[in-house]
Amino acid sequence: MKLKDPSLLAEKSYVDGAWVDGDSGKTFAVTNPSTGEVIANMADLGQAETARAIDAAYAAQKDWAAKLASERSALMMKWYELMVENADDLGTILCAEMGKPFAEARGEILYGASFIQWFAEEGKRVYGDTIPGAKAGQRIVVLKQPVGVVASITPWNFPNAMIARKVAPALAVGCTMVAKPAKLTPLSATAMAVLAERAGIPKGVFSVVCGSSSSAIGNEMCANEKVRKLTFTGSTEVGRELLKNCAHDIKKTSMELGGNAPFIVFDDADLDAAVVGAMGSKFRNAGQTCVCANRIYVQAGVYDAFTEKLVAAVKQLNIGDGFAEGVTTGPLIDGNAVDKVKEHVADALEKGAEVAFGAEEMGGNFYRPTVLTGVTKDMKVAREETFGPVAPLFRFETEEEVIAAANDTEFGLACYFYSRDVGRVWRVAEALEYGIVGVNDGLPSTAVAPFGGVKQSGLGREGSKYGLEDFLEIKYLSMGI
Ligand SMILES: NC(=O)c1ccc[n+]([C@@H]2O[C@H](COP(=O)([O-])OP(=O)(O)OC[C@H]3O[C@@H](n4cnc5c(N)ncnc54)[C@H](O)[C@@H]3O)[C@@H](O)[C@H]2O)c1
Ligand SMILES: O=C[C@H](O)CS(=O)(=O)O
Repeated sequence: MKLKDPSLLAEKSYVDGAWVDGDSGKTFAVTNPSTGEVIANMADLGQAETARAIDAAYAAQKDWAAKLASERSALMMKWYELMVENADDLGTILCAEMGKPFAEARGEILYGASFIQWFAEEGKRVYGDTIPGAKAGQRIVVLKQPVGVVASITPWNFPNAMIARKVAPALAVGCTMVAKPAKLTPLSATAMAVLAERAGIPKGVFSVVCGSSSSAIGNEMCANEKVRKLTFTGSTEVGRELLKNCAHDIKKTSMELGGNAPFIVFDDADLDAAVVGAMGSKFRNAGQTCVCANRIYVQAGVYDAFTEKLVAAVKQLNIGDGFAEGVTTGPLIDGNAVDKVKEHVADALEKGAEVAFGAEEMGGNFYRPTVLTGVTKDMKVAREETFGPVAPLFRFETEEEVIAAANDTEFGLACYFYSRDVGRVWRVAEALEYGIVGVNDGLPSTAVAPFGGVKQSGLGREGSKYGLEDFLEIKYLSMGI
């Protein structure tokens, strides 16, 4: 891995302003999913080290909250500027540990940095209220104050942006954070800490604890009563477990969980635009995003035409090592991910689906982007998050039928539909049970909007002014005069 600034590759964790090894002295390997090459040996931290990081966050929080919002903002803006200045190196590290093509990896760095930038500003707008008294002489004032110490647990598929989306609002309002990245992709997190330290963010305000045992670190985060909020991004299964583990002291939680996004193409859609949207939503990050189109519903009158156009576009994808020139689609994260994709494709074919393109392994963690036709609701691809480059096409006849099908899932994160009929746009957008609705737009994510889901896709929102609220407590003063 060639870096302009090799110091950004940190194989230790960052705790209370110091770069530390684990107490055991052990390390765990980080590998490049494209090549299988070991790119780093990370210090392996566990429960005791996590407890120390939480103690440091607790000790630092009051002084951090006592700073003016403008002082916190200035430090965050310095951090933002450093992330942008070092975007090439941060993108290289991300591409090497996660596999997404370099251009996409660098794009994630800028996406993550946009949260730091946006909340550096928004933190200065934590407004309260005054409320007319309910009795003579009563004056009511509503304050908003930082929750306190926040623990963060994040997944491998966006190893920079998922942390940035949490640490930015937390620090902006005066919280402190201990972050646990996925063991598969810790280097992007430690690189963020290198730049946070360089930006002058005080010790203890942002710590990064990396370890091979998710539960050892996570259990401490849930058990420790100094942690007043746990913010998690990952699978619904793990989220459910963490919610249980946070019940003992009624910790605030934010949950950004799994998805099963429907992508609907009506017969009045701009088909070329719908294909562009489907390609962006489905094949971004090799299909490994929580908001990827997981089910593609096409109205009968345009089914064949859309299928033909989509296959032609999929054939243009260039699959390979993310550092290779012109590669658009990298590997899946590991062998388990490839196995899940194979299982979903085999199940669909066994139950009557047909291959319009792809459906083949390409060696290692690579899988050819695939289009399946004749897909039905009793196939695994309809009910489970594939998390890979498979586009299953379902045929439908009526608006009512497809809304029912789209909502027939325990998930409710993102959904998409393409139509140019304004009445239909309002009817369908209001009827779909999701937190995010892409209307003629396959890539809705941005720091200025409230990202999050309903049902078993999560609790809370990240980004926008709503994302700030998740790190604040409301208090009111009733003043007798
Ligand atoms: N809603 C969103 O914003 C969003 C974003 C990205 C990914 N996701 C979801 O994440 C999943 C893919 O990511 P993943 O495979 O890393 O998910 P995962 O749930 O397996 O792991 C997520 C994180 O939780 C940690 N973890 C796992 N078990 C734990 C435990 N018992 N205690 C504490 N921590 C634990 C992991 O080490 C990792 O850091 C998909 O379901 C995807 O939809 C959701
Ligand atoms: O997969 C998780 C991310 O939240 C996807 S996005 O880049 O925020 O759309």
